[in-house]
Amino acid sequence: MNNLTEAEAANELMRLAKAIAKHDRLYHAEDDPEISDQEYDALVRRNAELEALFPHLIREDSPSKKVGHEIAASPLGKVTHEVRMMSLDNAFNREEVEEWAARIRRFLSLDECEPVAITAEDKIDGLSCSLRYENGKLVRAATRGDGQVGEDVTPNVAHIADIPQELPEGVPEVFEVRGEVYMSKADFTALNAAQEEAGGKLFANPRNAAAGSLRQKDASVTAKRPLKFWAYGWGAASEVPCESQHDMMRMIERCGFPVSPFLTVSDSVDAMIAHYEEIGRRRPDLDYEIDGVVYKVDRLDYQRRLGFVAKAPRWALAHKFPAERAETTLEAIDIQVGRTGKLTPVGRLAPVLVGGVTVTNVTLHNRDEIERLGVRPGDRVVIQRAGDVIPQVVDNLTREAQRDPFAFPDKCPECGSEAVAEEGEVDVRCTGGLICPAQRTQRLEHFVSRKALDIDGFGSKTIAQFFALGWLESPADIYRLKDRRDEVLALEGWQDKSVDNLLAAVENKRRPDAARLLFGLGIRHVGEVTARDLMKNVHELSAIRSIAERARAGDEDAAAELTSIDGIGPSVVEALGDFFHEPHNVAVWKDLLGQIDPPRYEVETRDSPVAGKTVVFTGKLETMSRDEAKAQAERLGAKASGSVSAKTDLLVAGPGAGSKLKKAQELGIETIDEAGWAKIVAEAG
Ligand SMILES: NC(=O)c1ccc[n+]([C@@H]2O[C@H](COP(=O)([O-])OP(=O)(O)OC[C@H]3O[C@@H](n4cnc5c(N)ncnc54)[C@H](O)[C@@H]3O)[C@@H](O)[C@H]2O)c1
Ligand SMILES: [Zn+2]
Repeated sequence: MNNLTEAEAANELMRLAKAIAKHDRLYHAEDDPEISDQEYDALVRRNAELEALFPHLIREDSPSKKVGHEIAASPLGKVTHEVRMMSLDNAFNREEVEEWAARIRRFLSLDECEPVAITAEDKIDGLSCSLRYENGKLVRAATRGDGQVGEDVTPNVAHIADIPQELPEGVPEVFEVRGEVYMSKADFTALNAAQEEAGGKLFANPRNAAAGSLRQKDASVTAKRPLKFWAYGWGAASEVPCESQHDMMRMIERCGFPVSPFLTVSDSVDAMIAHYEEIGRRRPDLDYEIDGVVYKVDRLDYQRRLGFVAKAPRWALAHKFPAERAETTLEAIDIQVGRTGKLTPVGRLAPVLVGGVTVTNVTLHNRDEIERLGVRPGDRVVIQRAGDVIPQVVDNLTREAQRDPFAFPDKCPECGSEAVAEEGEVDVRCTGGLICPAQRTQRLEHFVSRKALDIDGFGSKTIAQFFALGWLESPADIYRLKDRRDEVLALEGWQDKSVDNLLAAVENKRRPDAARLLFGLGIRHVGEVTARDLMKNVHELSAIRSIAERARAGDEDAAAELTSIDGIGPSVVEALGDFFHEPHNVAVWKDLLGQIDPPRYEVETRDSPVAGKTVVFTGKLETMSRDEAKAQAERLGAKASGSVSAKTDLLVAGPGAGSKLKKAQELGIETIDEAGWAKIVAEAG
């Protein structure tokens, strides 16, 4: 997003303003939304992000300045609010709540230790309504409208039992009580059932049902709808007789208004979050819908000082429950080709806020999954994202019996080779092997990756660029890059130092670890562990090919030599055989072996001084990566562990070692530095 040009940003802001205004109208004025709240929230977040990056592009008609929707077209009478009705800023996680609390302290210049009391109550999902009492009598009820001008619903609220027509003695002469008109879940279900029976309009949710029921021209329709009300604040008041939000709410409660049963005051973010979580746990059992918790600064003098931003008070925050499921549109299905040639379908979504983050892509896994869900571009789908789990499509809402299913490609979209699923396999793979550019660049990326050869300085961009220039056809070409030093240097973004670093990193791997190299070739079924198991037993990298070829040709001894290795099964033998059967691969292999000279792979279990011991690495290692150090330990027959305990035999501590070093010292565990470790490795051969 940061590399968006100004023109692109302005354009997108324009489109967002249009789209958001349209959905505001559908939702607020027509009670008939077209997209889910989570899709709407994703649009609003995107707008806010862009406005933060390009403050000078904020539009006159920016959605961030507007509350609700203007009611020009409403058949109801208009009421100008004496005190504006606002929206609320929202947060979706603890960090955002902490940020808000910190902002308040900064704004009020309070020091760290001074507590700020904050009220918390559940955020009920209905529509706001302002009730104006003069001399204790209800004179006007109004919806929020656009915040300045709302709709007159005075006759409509006459039938809502929670709204008193008269207040007790002693209330301010002019007093506007504000709160939410809502419908319980049970009443909503019953209403929709009755509507269905009568062939009437169905409501999307209790919130829309409450709004649609209240905003009726004919108040006798409202009278038949089971509406409820509870108060959360006030508007114009000829006098504010208390000094805190909480005391005011208790006074409003004494006037006969229901208020949130969860209303509390706390003075730390921890206590607020605990309360939020408690409300979240009770949420499924409540008979009304809530979508979060509202925090408000309790002291009214602080509220007055804090005031308002564009459309919401600075002193209040809605901490929403991030929806773990949300509805959105599947706009397209793209096919990606992976390193092993696997074709993975990726769903492109209309952005949607799920689990507090905006989701735009979702994996559809494979051809079978698409078939199971019956999805096609254009369908409405339900996305789930719980915790850190990657987002999933869990349901398709557009299932029509009569239509052709999505046609999964039978050609690789990258190279046009045939794409097939092996017998009994769900994955469809490109058969283009080493001619498929997608597979080739990703194989190269894998080859240099941390767990394989671990060559620093090769990002995917560099690989793609060198590949496009024809410099990196296969892994062996990496070792020939030294002949292109001047050409690399001539590319934009490269300096003497960066080129030399890259070339040095390559040279450093002329005698690579054979198991890592084998893993780096990306042969099917040959993962990290399998590669090591193979090399531990075969020892010489070059011998792998001849054994695999003999096994494939039917030599049972050769096959047995491999399958007798613990952890190696027939599928590995078959995959190795297939790999070396492909002339392309053999050429790549020979070429590569011509460039490198991996030492014989030995696991010294007897002679190594650390065999059978548990080693922990901590602090910064300067000549090797943590992964490499662990691999060395394993080769020497030691176990590398991540934490220090009484079972630890040896601690290797680099600069910056902290708690692990301290603990090892307390436990009297032998501790050496990186040089000491390098000596052990060198002596063990
Ligand atoms: N699906 C759509 O097309 C669509 C379109 C527009 C809006 N929306 C939904 O409406 C939301 C925006 O509406 P909004 O601007 O009214 O914001 P909001 O509903 O997130 O928050 C403000 C409102 O919360 C209510 N509220 C409930 N409990 C409260 C309490 N304790 N204290 C204060 N206020 C309390 C009030 O009515 C107040 O006006 C969006 O986040 C989205 O979920 C959806
Ligand atoms: Zn291909």
